[in-house]
Amino acid sequence: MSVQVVARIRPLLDKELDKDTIVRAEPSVEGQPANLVRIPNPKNEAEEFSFAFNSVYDMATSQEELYATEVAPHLKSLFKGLDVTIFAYGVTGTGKTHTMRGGLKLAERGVIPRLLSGIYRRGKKIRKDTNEETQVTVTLSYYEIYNDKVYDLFEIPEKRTLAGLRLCEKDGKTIVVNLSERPCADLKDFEKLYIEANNNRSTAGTKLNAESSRSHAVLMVKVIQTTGDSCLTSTASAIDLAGSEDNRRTENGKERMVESASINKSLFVLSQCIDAIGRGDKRIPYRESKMTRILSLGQNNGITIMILNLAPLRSYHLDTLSSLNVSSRAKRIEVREIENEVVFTQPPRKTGLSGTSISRQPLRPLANAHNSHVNVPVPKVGDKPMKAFAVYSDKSRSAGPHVATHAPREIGASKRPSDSTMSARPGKMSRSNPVEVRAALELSTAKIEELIERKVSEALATRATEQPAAAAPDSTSEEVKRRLEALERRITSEEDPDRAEGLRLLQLAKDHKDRGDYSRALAMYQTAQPYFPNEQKLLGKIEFCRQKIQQKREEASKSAESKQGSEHKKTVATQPPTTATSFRVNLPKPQVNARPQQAKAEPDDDEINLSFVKPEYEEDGSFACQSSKAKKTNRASKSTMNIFTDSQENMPVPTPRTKQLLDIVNSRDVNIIKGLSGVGAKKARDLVEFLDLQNDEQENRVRSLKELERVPGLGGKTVARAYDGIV
Ligand SMILES: Nc1ncnc2c1ncn2[C@@H]1O[C@H](COP(=O)(O)OP(=O)(O)OP(=O)(O)O)[C@@H](O)[C@H]1O
Repeated sequence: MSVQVVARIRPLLDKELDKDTIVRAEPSVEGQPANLVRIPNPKNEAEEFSFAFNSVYDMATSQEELYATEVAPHLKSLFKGLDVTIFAYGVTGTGKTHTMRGGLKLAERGVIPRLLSGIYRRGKKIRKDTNEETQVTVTLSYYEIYNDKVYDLFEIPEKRTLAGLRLCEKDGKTIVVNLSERPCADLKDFEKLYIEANNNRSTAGTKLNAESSRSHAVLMVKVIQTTGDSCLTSTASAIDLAGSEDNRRTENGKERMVESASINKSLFVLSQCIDAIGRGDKRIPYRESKMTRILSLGQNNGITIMILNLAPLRSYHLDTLSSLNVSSRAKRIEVREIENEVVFTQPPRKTGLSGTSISRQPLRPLANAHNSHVNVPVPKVGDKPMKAFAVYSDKSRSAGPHVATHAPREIGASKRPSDSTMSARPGKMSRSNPVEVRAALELSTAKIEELIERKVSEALATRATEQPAAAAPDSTSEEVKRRLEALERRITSEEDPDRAEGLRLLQLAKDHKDRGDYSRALAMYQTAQPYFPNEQKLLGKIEFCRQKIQQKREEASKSAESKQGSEHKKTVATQPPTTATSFRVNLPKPQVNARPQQAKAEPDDDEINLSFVKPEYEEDGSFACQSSKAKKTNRASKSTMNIFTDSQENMPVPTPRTKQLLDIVNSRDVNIIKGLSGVGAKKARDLVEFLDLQNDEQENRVRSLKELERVPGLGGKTVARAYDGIV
């Protein structure tokens, strides 16, 4: 099956009502649903281009209609074990985020919330139909690719490292290493997680879109169906790509330009991948950007739906043509509908390593083989190369619309069929056939690099999860087996995700510390502390960071003072002393001999980590990681969500300023709330959305600043700013 490409033309915004529109949706056969986009030739307005898609939605299309026709029908396949990928593509400001995420009101909800709603509904039905024999669990991962770096959106931005998260290939899929996965029991859980995570996404105002996404956002919804000891896992990925930008129109400043360059580059690579697949090239440049590597268009099995978002305006003319060209080629990419296989959770293996709970899908070859044009006829000499996209210009006088129906593009006879990907082939250098050895030697440098990189990351990924299994021979002694089990538990972290989280925080702290960012390092070490209570070396680290920060402060104030001192000297030399200057002169001088406080010797990071894991090798269970239960109490008190349950009597009488702030919040009017200092449109919308969610079960007013602070996405600082801003 090929990639499903649907186009959606957004309506005019209020400020555009007087503008000229040039994009139309039309059916190729009268009476049928629209499947053509018509747009004038910019060089000759009397001509029109037509682009054919699987369907085309005009300006009046509702969110429900788009979801019900294009996405909902694939839920069944998702539950059958097929992966589903939906991504929105288009120029900035054409409605990608609106389509994927949508607005606040129920009717405006986009594909993502509707998809989740559909998943829960179907999950419930399956549970009921099977008399609870089949259990359906849903987990979420959400990340963004910002400036070609991958960041977990479920983590606060302070936890980000410069390099972002690593990618690697495993079982033919690109995976993000160390990405967090959150269980998500119902739609309410989802709303909370999603709203909070979206606050971490990089957005900014540009001239073309007041709330432009500066990153590609990827939401992965994993659906796990467990019946007895069998388990079927499939994933729905919803991707809101950042929009391409013509910087002659955006008038972007420096920071936006850097983002824009990265966005445009990754989208350019995507179009190159689409072209290369269309041409039947051997090498598809997936690896030239993280977004294309993750999207792996044409390599990913399952169902892929591309939603092309278009603005109807003349001012977008060239941009619209360009994205029409790219996406009309994308619809010819074939994707194999291969279902994920049921995995049996087997009883622990006797040969050791019974601790592993990783359920592996069977290995499959990388899948872009199906895009090869193996059976395509060889072109005759002198044949003109076919256009790779379904666009044609039809004169305005021509009768009726045409739909371009090109034969698949033909490839040269000399090209090798691409039905075996590099990684699916046995290593060429190991073959003895001299012709093939020569062929291997003729691989381009780029190919060799790609091959090496892929092999290395595959090997690393495999080692991370499989090596202990492979390393456990039948004859392993009991002691070795026990140690291997402990090691594997540590690596897979499935038994105690809390410990993994703790170790991850330590790693982040170390990264910050290595860069000399002691404040962030301190915050991370402190966040990690509940996972390793009473761990002396960690306490030493915390103390070390504190001292470093203190030392820096002292140095900074010392240099500021000496600067002031020298400035003052100049001032004193030229002006009569004033009260202020004499006051400054009388300031206690920094002691010349007093050295800034030296930070105590810092415990070594590796030492800490080793000391954390060492007990696992020696005495099972002696490791000082706090149990999940104990920690949960701690966490719960921090992030309590039932913000409206305190009894009214306990509420302090609000001051007039507090009351005014709360009245504004409780008005639930986004326009008023966004006027609060430090809040802005996005936070205001999220707040109102959150309050609306509380409606059905709890009293729905925010009654104190403390309650307000607990609303996801706000926090103490924002509330303090809003409060300060009230006159
Ligand atoms: N179908 C629609 N109905 C109503 N309003 C829409 C629709 N599509 C887009 N809009 C509005 O158009 C504006 C731009 O949309 P949006 O932010 O979704 O664009 P985008 O393609 O995601 O832009 P960027 O790539 O810069 O993030 C928003 O104000 C949005 O509400």
